[in-house]
Formats: sequence, C-alpha cells, structure tokens
Amino acid sequence: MASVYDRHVDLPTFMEGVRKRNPGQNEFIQAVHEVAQDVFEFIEDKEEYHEAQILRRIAEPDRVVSFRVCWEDDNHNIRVQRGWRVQNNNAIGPYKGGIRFHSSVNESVLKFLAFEQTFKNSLTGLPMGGGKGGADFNPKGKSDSEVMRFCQAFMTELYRHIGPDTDVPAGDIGVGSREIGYMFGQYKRITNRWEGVLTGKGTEYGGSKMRPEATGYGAVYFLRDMLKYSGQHVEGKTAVLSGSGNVAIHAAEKLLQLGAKVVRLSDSDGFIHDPDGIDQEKIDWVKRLKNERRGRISEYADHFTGATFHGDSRPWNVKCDVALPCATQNELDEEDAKALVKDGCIAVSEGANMPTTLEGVRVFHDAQILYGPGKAANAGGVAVSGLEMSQNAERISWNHERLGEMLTELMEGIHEKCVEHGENGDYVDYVRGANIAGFKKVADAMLAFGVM
Ligand SMILES: NC(=O)C1=CN([C@@H]2O[C@H](COP(=O)(O)OP(=O)(O)OC[C@H]3O[C@@H](n4cnc5c(N)ncnc54)[C@H](OP(=O)(O)O)[C@@H]3O)[C@@H](O)[C@H]2O)C=CC1
Ligand SMILES: O=C(O)CCC(=O)C(=O)O
Repeated sequence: MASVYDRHVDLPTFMEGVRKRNPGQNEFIQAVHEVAQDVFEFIEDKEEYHEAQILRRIAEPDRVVSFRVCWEDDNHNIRVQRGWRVQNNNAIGPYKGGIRFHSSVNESVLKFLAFEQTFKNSLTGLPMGGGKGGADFNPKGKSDSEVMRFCQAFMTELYRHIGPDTDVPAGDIGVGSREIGYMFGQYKRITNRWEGVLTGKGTEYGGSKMRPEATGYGAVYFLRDMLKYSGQHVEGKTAVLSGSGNVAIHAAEKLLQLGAKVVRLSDSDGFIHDPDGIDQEKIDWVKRLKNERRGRISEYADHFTGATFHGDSRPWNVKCDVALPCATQNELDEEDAKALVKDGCIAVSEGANMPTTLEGVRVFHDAQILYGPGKAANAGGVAVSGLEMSQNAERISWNHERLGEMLTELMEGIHEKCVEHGENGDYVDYVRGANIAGFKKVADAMLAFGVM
C-alpha cells in the first residue's frame, strides 16, 4: 500500500494526504486537485521531480501568518477581525499576490489563492513567487474613516512580514486604490521608508500606469489569443460577464473596444441584462457607481432604459458567444456550464480566480470549447504589478503606450506557453498547458536549491 512519503504515490494517495493535512479547506483542496491531475501525468517519467517531492512541497505553503486586527468603528465600538498572509512559494522571486477584504475570507480561500498565484506568476515569465493575504473585513457600508482605520491596523501587523524583496502585496476583492493608499501610507509611516512594497499604488506615488486596467484587459487579450489561434475573432461576439468590480469593468471596456457587445454584469445581489449592449458611457457610469458612490448594480436598471435587474440569480443562463466570469471563486457550476454550452458559448476566459467548479470545467472540456483558466487568463494584473516593481526599483515611470504593448506581449507569451504544453491534436487544453508550464519553472528552481 502506497504511503504519502513514497516517491511514486499515485494521484488518489497524494490527494488523500492533502485532504488529511488540510481538513475542511475545500477551496485549497480543489485548487491542488486541479493542478495535481495534470502535473502527475507530466512527471510520470521524470524521476527528479518525484525524488525531490516537488508538488508535495509546493502544496505546503512556506508559511501562513495569522494575526489579530483591532480597530474602532465610527460609534467607538472596538472591532476585532482576523488577518492573514499566506506565503506559498518564493523559488522564483519575492512572494507576490493580492490582499482580499471580504467577509468570506478564511485560511482555505487564501491558501488556494496563494497556491494558484504561484503558478500564475511563474507563467508571466517575471521573477515573482506566490502569496496572498486578506482579512474577514467587509468594506461595504463602512465609512472612509472606518476603512482607513482598518487598513492602518492591518498594516501595523503586516508590515513586519513584507518588503520589496520579500513579499509585495497588491489589491484583490474589496481592496482597490483607496485601501492600497491607506496601507502604503501606514507602511511608510511605521518604517520611515518609501519603497515599492505594494503594487496597485496611485500613479502620484509610484503606481504603474495600466495597472487598474491590466487584469480585465489581459483577460480579453487572452480570449482574443484563444479565438485567433482557432481562426476566430472577438469582433461581433456577444459577451456575458459576472462581477462589476475592477476586473469586470475593464474587461467590458476592452471587449467593447474590440467590437464585442457586452449584455450582462453582476454583483452579489444579482445581474443586469442590457439588450442594447453596454457602451462606453454606461461603463463610465458603472465605474462611478462602484468606485465613487459604492452603489449596487441594480441601480443600472433604474438608470438605463431597456435594462433589467434579476435579483439573486447568476448571469450565465442566456444566449451568448463568450463568457468572462470576473467575480469570485466557484461562481459558475456544472449547471451553469451546461447552460452556457447549450446556449452556444464558444469561449470562456476567466477574469476571476477559480470561478468555475471542477465539474463545470469538465463540461467545458467535454464540449471542447475554448476555456482559459484564471491562472493564465487573468495573469495580466500581476504581470503589470511585476512591471510596477521594476519601475519602482529603477525609480522610473513608463508611459501608457509602452505598458500597453508590454501587457499585450506578456499575454501572448502566456498563451504560447499554454499551447506548447496543452495542445493535443486539434484541441488546446489550456488548463493542462497552464498547469504544466507554471509548474515546470518553479520546480526546476526548487531542484536547484536542494532540499529545503
Ligand atoms: N484586481 C485584480 O487585479 C485581480 C483580481 N483577480 C480576481 O478577479 C476577481 C474580482 O476581483 P476584483 O474585480 O479586483 O474585485 P472587486 O472587489 O473590484 O469586485 C468584485 C466583484 O465581484 C462581486 N462578488 C464578490 N463576491 C461575490 C460573490 N460571493 N457572489 C457574487 N458576486 C461577488 C462583487 O460584488 P459585491 O460588490 O456585491 O460584493 C464585485 O462586483 C476575484 O476573483 C479576484 O481574485 C484576479 C487577478 C487580479
Ligand atoms: O497584482 C498582484 O500582485 C496580485 C494580483 C492578484 O491578486 C491576482 O493575480 O490574483
């Protein structure tokens, strides 16, 4: 009987070990399972990876730091939240990955995100390891002063674990330019150092141009690259998106620029359907709604004639050509995937991290539609974060045009790597391609370091 310490454990035994060591951490187990399926096949005849137990080591974070975050609300109540930083792997560069503030944040969610980030960052080709952090704090409905006090309290603990060559956090769900500003200010105050310790900063204080747009635009470039490789194009396609935050808004904007028609956006209350399509004026309105007024997507249907709001529902059940899940993990399940395929969807590009369940992914693969997993399709954001780190280190600032070109090239490079490792006859398995290309670089670096 194989033990988890055998060099040649099979996939079920490996996964049994992962489940035992991480009880109840379903998101983390799901993320490891998805990668392990492909990596096990790839390393079957590669003794050096077995010998060094590489996958087992990547699936065990270097460290998980958990801490208390204590802050005072506007009514002078003392609030206690839990914060984390998961430093998954720094074989190829400093830990790098966003910070999420949402009531659903827990250790499993952050471990899955840090694990995924390790492969994603490797795929970009830039020197970045994988990490992720956050807190079970929900900025929704909080005043600016409350958000500021929370961010300062969070950084008062986090600052001792990060640094420009150690670990460089950024934004994610619930953490945008406002929160990054408060956290960067607090880091600077505590350490008396101005250094590129966070990315996604305002351009007035060292942020990179194109970073706000990069994840959404990148997901559309990846979609364009997948379509192009199979002889098709974005122009004229009808697109359905979930989310209405940073990623969704910029994905919608780029789809529009490339000639597609976007008909749906959502938030956690439901989705809006706009049969006329969401044009630039409407996108700008959603930007103001979400970034300034911090309102709900349902208001869109009150404002624009012809649009409708559908509460407590997901956006996937509609005729469309392409779908971009841009909200959160496991927001698209087997039934949703079947509905998309039935309604004629030919391509899915994930702006969010792990938005499709394992069963949903199987439906897309069985139907052989183009399916770009988040770790490849949404890597444009962290890639431009990597470029922000370079600009900060050199004390320079590149212009919009140059960064736009670099983002396009980086996404093309990721697409090529996925094809290189995922092409099988006339079908490209982008999940397999992303997993293997992402794994190989990290694994080879780890081999070079010996046992640690
Ligand atoms: N920002 C970035 O650069 C990157 C982000 N990502 C991923 O993209 C996704 C979106 O991030 P981002 O746009 O930055 O975050 P934002 O906070 O800007 O927006 C998140 C959006 O998703 C919705 N949402 C969040 N949770 C749920 C839920 N449980 N059910 C339904 N809708 C939900 C939010 O609605 P509501 O306001 O109602 O909560 C909101 O519309 C995440 O998966 C993130 O990890 C990936 C790479 C980089
Ligand atoms: O820009 C970054 O460092 C992180 C972005 C992120 O959190 C992600 O890619 O999921």
